[in-house]
Amino acid sequence: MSFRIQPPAPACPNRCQLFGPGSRPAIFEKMAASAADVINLDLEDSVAPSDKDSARANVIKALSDIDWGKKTLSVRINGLDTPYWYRDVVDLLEQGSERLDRIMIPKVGCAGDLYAVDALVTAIERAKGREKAVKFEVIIESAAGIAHVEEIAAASPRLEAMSLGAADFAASMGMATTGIGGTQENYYMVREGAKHWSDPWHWAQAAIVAACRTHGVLPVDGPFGDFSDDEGFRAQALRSATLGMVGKWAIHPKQVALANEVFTPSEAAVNEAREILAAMEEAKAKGEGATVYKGRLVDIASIKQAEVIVRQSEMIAGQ
Ligand SMILES: CC(C)(COP(=O)(O)OP(=O)(O)OC[C@H]1O[C@@H](n2cnc3c(N)ncnc32)[C@H](O)[C@@H]1OP(=O)(O)O)[C@@H](O)C(=O)NCCC(=O)NCCSC(=O)C[C@H](O)C(=O)O
Ligand SMILES: [Mg+2]
Repeated sequence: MSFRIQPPAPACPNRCQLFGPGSRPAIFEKMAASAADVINLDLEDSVAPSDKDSARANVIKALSDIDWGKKTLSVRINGLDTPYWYRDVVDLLEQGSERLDRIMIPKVGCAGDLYAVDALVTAIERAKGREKAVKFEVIIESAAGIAHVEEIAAASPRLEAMSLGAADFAASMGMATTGIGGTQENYYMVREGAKHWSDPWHWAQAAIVAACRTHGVLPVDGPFGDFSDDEGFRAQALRSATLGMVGKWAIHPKQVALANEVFTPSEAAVNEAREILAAMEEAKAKGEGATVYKGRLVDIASIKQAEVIVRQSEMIAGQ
């Protein structure tokens, strides 16, 4: 047990992050009108190299031209292994409005990646007299990223959220799949002749959640590529929520409602959490640290578990 108190993650709703290519400005208004908590305008892998400059210009214009309401507005820059990323940062911060909330840094491999972007962002913010400090979010989507996940989570006070990027992660790890998230046909065990599928993303998600919770960062599940498979998306999202993740990406508008549904605590879950808190209040009044709720043990740790659900629900209701 450490004497250090686990820092809270930022108290902002992050149930769904809706992505759209910066090269497709026709969908920006639709993204703004969606029910996603976070909008990610992409300059990276959904934008062809020939469109990088025009996509950047579209995004800079959209920061001020479009009413994004209360959404968190994030722009995914290009990776640090490309010739584009510094221009993304310089132009966004020199020409873009202060409506920009976050920069998403893809393919981070070590803490130094955040240090480099932080140094550039800090210099431009000072030079331009920008009043609002831009926050960061990162994608863990490489072998190096997952190997250094804890130092990355601790790397910058600007860091708010960390996502698993299943597609690049699978490629970097040499995984034998072209699927983006979800059940993988060949990842099964056999018992008495029947196949039982396991979850190849589980260990990486758990490592991300642990690193994030240690350093007060929001852990987020990334894309689910097959947007015609609602049940597959829901199952993946439910597993992520059970592990402690707070939200999931949508790469198509139809995935927004699914993510919001899974990452909003249900009325039944909130009621049960409140009943557990009440049962523990009664127990404490009697000088007891544990009691029985619906035939099962609840104790002081149950208070913390119940508080997670109640806090999440209150934060979403208060947005
Ligand atoms: C996947 C898409 C290319 C599909 O686009 P489209 O063919 O237009 O879809 P539909 O015809 O079904 O669209 C229905 C209506 O919805 C609008 N639309 C489409 N996409 C979006 C969107 N992202 N946000 C808001 N609205 C959207 C259409 O205009 C239609 O509207 P209407 O005509 O009025 O009915 C497309 O959805 C898309 O580009 N998605 C995002 C792709 C993206 O950003 N990818 C990057 C993130 S994933 C990734 O990078 C992998 C990760 O890094 C990793 O390594 O794992
Ligand atoms: Mg990627």
